[in-house]
Amino acid sequence: MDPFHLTAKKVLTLVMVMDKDQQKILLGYKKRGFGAHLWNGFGGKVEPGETPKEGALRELEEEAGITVKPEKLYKAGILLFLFENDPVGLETHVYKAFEHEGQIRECDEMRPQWFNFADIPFDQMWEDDRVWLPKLLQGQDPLFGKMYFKRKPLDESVETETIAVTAPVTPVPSATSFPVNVSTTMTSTSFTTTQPINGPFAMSDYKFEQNLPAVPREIALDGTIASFEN
Ligand SMILES: Nc1nc2c([nH]c(=O)n2[C@H]2C[C@H](O)[C@@H](COP(=O)(O)OP(=O)(O)OP(=O)(O)O)O2)c(=O)[nH]1
Repeated sequence: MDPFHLTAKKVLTLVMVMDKDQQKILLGYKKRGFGAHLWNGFGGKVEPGETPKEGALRELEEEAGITVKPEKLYKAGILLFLFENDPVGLETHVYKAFEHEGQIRECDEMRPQWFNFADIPFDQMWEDDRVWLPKLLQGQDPLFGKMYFKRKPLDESVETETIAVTAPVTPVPSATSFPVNVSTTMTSTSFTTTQPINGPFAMSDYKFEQNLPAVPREIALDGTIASFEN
């Protein structure tokens, strides 16, 4: 069985706001949820009844506090993220904008910050970004790509940030069947645990559609390309 066989897709959005004159890009530090502790553009799930573009504009406002006129939000491509042994792919509609309205503000999910094109923190971003974001910055879009992520071996996925969990923990009676190291940890009033920064996956491959279609297209479940609205 193909470990990257998909039976369903989630439709997501991702908005990259740029300042061409200053050669800067607005990224947000994701404080929680999927992709936590990584810098990224703004976006999320498209809600029922929304077009991807509407979803992109909504998420941009929710996460960065700014709006973009719909006609000034340009489709920059579609990236399909596939995870080993996960039958649900993430079809991410990528947009770009060069002007915005409103005041950029932090929310409980994202901390926005401008970065020079030359100082993009790729080592604190999704691994695939270093492949496609430079293309976007150089105007080589629209981009239609598939990014394949394999599960990391366990020992690698633990090289991470340490998060202190300060809540008191109820001591475990010594007569339980817990392994010794676990019961030892749990008798203290606090303990530390580790959480992967890049998650348990590592990018293993990527493919771009070479012959770019004249109009934006959608990547179907079987990998074929079909047309879609913007
Ligand atoms: N740059 C980049 N972005 C990615 C990758 N994979 C991936 O899902 N994203 C983006 C697409 C979305 O903007 C976001 C994930 O969407 P999400 O639905 O989990 O976001 P969220 O936590 O904000 O949830 P919500 O607001 O929709 O409830 O991360 C990737 O490999 N690179």
